[in-house]
Amino acid sequence: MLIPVPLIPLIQTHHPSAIESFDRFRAVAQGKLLTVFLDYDGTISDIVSNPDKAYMTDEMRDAVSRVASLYPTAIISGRSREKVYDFVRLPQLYYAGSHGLDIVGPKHDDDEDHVELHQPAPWAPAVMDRVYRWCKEAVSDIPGANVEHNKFCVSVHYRNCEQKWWGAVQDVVHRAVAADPKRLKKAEGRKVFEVKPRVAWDKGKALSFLLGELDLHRRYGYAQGEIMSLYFGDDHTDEDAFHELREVPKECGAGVIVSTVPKPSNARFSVRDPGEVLVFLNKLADLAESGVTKSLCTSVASGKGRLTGGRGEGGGGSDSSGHSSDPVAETNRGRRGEAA
Ligand SMILES: O=P(O)(O)OC[C@H]1O[C@H](O[C@H]2O[C@H](CO)[C@@H](O)[C@H](O)[C@H]2O)[C@H](O)[C@@H](O)[C@@H]1O
Repeated sequence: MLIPVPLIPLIQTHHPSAIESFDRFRAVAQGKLLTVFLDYDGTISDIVSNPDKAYMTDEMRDAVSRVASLYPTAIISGRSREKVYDFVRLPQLYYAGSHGLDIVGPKHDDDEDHVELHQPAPWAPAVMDRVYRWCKEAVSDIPGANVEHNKFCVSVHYRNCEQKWWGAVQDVVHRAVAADPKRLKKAEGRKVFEVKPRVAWDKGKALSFLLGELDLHRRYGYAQGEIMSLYFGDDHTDEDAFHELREVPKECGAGVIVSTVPKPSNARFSVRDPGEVLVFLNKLADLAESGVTKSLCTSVASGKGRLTGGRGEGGGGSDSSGHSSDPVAETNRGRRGEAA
């Protein structure tokens, strides 16, 4: 009997729980430096009906802060990065707002400005101003619809609409894109349609850009196999980042999907909700603190790479070529055009 060969690649639907398979995860992560990428809505904050009130808990902020003190950490969100920063308020992180279209580096204190690292569609904010105004007017007679300006893209929400209006909301977004199809495209999220610039850029590309920016090879001497990147996300747009991590050997990268139900995804692990993200983040921090994984401090203190001195030894050391051992300081200095 012939066994039919599937014509389309099979996409995984069931993902082992990151928490239940933690022993397996620990074995793979042992001796590596982790890099941690986090989506915001639905991942480190609960989904709520009013997007302006999607606050993260203090407990979650503490966990993210703890992780960021040990591993390079970034937030990659569909929101404008100013808005997501207002929610997260942790200056030591990298932020990629508007689905990765606006990437900034960490800052040493809250008074400093973020250092811009990459904006692949610099023309988009002016176009989105127009799109925002047009969409706002166009949904004004759709009960419950709400338009959000995310600087490099615009979100049109229908979470608070009765189902009979969902098609009308989608139609507004179709018309907005149809008015400028060479420059605009439509995307979808959780009860939201989005207008985005038509550029070949997404959260996966933002993740790769940030890994390049971190340059852990030059800063600490890590080879590719000594780094493991993790991306946590709950939505369609996070699939681009999960897919990016499928391109690296599985012991070097994994997506973690946040979902209460099994669904097709390029992630390798799952957690059920932001509550489980919190538990997992704290477990990641425990791994570094107990010496199972490398951390930003131990990377320097162990003499890994060419660097000496650093945060673990009072901070701010530099190697013989003048490279700082502090990625935050060095990124900021580099972007300001200052000598290292
Ligand atoms: O990439 P993310 O950080 O997940 O951002 C994606 C969108 O998230 C927000 O909308 C979602 O969360 C809202 C608050 O919980 C919820 O009301 C909405 O239905 C969800 O789609 C945000 O408001 C959007 O701008 C982001 O694009």
